[in-house]
Amino acid sequence: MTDTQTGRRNPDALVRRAGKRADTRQDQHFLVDDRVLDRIPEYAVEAGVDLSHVLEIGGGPGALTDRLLGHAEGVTVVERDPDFAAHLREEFADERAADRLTVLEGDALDVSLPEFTASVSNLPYGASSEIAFRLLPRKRPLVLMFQREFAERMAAEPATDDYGRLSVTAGHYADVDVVETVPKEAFDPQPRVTSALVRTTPREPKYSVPDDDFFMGFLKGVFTQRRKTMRNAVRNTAHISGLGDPDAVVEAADEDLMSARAGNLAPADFADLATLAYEVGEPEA
Ligand SMILES: C[S@@+](CC[C@H](N)C(=O)[O-])C[C@H]1O[C@@H](n2cnc3c(N)ncnc32)[C@H](O)[C@@H]1O
Repeated sequence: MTDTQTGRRNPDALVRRAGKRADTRQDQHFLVDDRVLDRIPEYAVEAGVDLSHVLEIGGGPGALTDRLLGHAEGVTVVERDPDFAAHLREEFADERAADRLTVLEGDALDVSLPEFTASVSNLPYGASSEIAFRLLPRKRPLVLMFQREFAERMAAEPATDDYGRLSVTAGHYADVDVVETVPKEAFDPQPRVTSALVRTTPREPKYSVPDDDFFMGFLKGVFTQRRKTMRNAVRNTAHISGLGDPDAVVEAADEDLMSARAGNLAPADFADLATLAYEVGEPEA
């Protein structure tokens, strides 16, 4: 049932029709502010993003899904809660019949994600990292709602407290903009934290890496021991980065890079080191 003036479904009415209390342990904080809901897809439109097939992770009662259907030819929504998945199927039965909406019931970390031209989502914050690391290597534009501190880490520069694996990965695949801070009042139930919307614009990585999966594993390893020198971090975390011969990497690498800590190296340094590690460190096949 749409509001006759705006042609959009009312977010509070969607929550009522879903007929279910939000479970905050499942990150169920629903957007109920119409102005914020309208702006989210606009951030993609103003950047010229191809919205022909949008992936939404965490559909909930469907207020953002409804806005996305106003812009996209097709939307695939992934929702883990079976009650909300059933509600989305029923609420958007017309769009489903017209093949414009697909509802995938399941965990966004496990389901096989379809091809998409962009992802626009108000994410479950408990799974932000895993979802970001899953989406960034797909090299598609993203407009995603995160906890504000997470968004700041994503956009952080080297040698700052916020800089880490997330910043290097995001900066490697995309330009990252924090486009809006969103107050708690925009949600029901309200989260304890302030939120922020991030838009990423993919580009060809500035620095080539031999293999995306290896690169991600290498970053995960060295940032697990971010307070140690790279020399020790490379040696101690070989089981995470998948290196059969970490000593060969330490010996072949530049002395200064090995004496530095991960938080002080630039994204280009990680790309160089990962390339070297891939060549001489006997990575697992
Ligand atoms: C913050 S709410 C957003 C709901 C809706 N898009 C909105 O903006 O109001 C997050 C949604 O993600 C769902 N969810 C939580 N963890 C999930 C996961 N691992 N995979 C898929 N959906 C998940 C929750 O059930 C909830 O509906």
